[in-house]
Amino acid sequence: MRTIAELEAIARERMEPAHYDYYAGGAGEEATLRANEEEFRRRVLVPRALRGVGKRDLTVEVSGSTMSMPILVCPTAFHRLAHSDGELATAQATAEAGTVFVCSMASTTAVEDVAKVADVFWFQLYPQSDREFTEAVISRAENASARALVVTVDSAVHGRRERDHRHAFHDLPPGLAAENMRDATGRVRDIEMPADLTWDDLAWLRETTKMPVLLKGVLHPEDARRAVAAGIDGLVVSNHGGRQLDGAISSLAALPEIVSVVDGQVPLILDGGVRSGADVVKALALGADAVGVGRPVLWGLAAAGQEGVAEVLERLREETDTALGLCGARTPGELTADLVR
Ligand SMILES: Cc1cc2nc3c(=O)[nH]c(=O)nc-3n(C[C@H](O)[C@H](O)[C@H](O)COP(=O)(O)O)c2cc1C
Ligand SMILES: CCCCC(=O)C(=O)O
Repeated sequence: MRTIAELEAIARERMEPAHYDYYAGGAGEEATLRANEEEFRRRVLVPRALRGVGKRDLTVEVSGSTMSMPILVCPTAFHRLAHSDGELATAQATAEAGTVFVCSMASTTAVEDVAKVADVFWFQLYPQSDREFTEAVISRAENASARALVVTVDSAVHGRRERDHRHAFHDLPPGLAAENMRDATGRVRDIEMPADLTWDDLAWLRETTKMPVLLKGVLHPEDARRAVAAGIDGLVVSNHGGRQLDGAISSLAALPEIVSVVDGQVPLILDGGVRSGADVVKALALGADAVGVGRPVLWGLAAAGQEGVAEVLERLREETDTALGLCGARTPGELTADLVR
C-alpha cells in the first residue's frame, strides 16, 4: 500500500501542471495551507498504557449518517481533472470504504450520477443569489437522496490563489463542466461566490430542505455559537484547506474553542491538513466527531482512479485503528483531550 506522499508524487507526474497546482495550492503565501499540517506536528500524543484495547471499533454516526470510520471525503471540485472516471470513482471507492462522500456543487459529475454509486453521500452548496436556482439545486440533491446539505460559508469572495494566476487557470478543459450548475435549459451557470449571504438567508435555507444542514468553514467561536442558536445541525471547522483567507488560523488550532462553545450540542467535523491516523486521533481527542480529507483523496484519484482512492482510505483506516489502540482507546468516543499536548 503506497503512502499518501507517494501517491501525490505520482499524481504530480501524471497531471497537467496547472491542474496539479490548482489542487495542491492555497491562497496568498500559503501560510494557512502550511499551518494546517504544521499544527498537527506541533501537537503530540501522550498515550495511555494497559487499557485492554481488544479489537477496536471505528464506527461513528454523524448527522444521521453512519460511517465505518471517523473519516469522510471533503467536497472538492472538478474530479475529472484528476482522472477520467472523476467523481464516480471517488464516490464508489468511498462507498466501498463505508463512509461519506461529500459531493461538491462544483462536481464534474451530476449529483444524480453520483447517487447511483454512492450509498451514503452529502451535498455541498454555495448558495447563489438566484434563490430559485439555488432551491432547484437543493431539490436535485434531495431527490437524489443526499443525506445532508453542507453549506460552505468561508467563501464570501474567492481567495486569491497565486498558482492559478501564474498558470492563467480559469476554465475547465473542453468537455468538462460543473454538472450541478445546469439550469432548466441545460446551460451551465458560473458558480457565484455568495458575497451578500448573511445569517438571515440561513433561516430560508433551513426551510428549503428536510436534510440536516451543516455549515462548513466556521473558525470563530462566536459564529459556532450563532450557528447552534440558528438551529444548524452540524459544523465543519475548516479554512477551506488554506485556499480562502491566507493568514487564517489553522483548523486544528481553531477547534478547542469551538468545542467549548458548542459543548456537544451539534456534531463537529474538522478538515485541513489531516494526513495520517495520528492526525485523526489528535483531532478526535481534541473534540471533533470526525475529520474530512481533501487533497489526499485527490492524489489517490489522480494516481490510480478508484483503486487509488480506496488505497488512501484504507491506509487512513489502518493507521487510525493503530493509533487508537496505541493510545489505549477502543473507540473514537474514548479519546480525550488529555491525550494531546
Ligand atoms: C482542489 C480543491 C477543491 C475544493 N473544492 C471545494 C468545493 O468545491 N467546495 C468546498 O466547500 N470546499 C472545497 N475545497 C475545500 C475542501 O472541502 C476541504 O476544506 C479542504 O480540502 C481540506 O483540507 P485538506 O485538503 O488539507 O484535507 C476544495 C479543496 C481542494 C484542495
Ligand atoms: C468555483 C469552484 C470553487 C471550488 C473551490 O471551492 C476551491 O477551489 O477551493
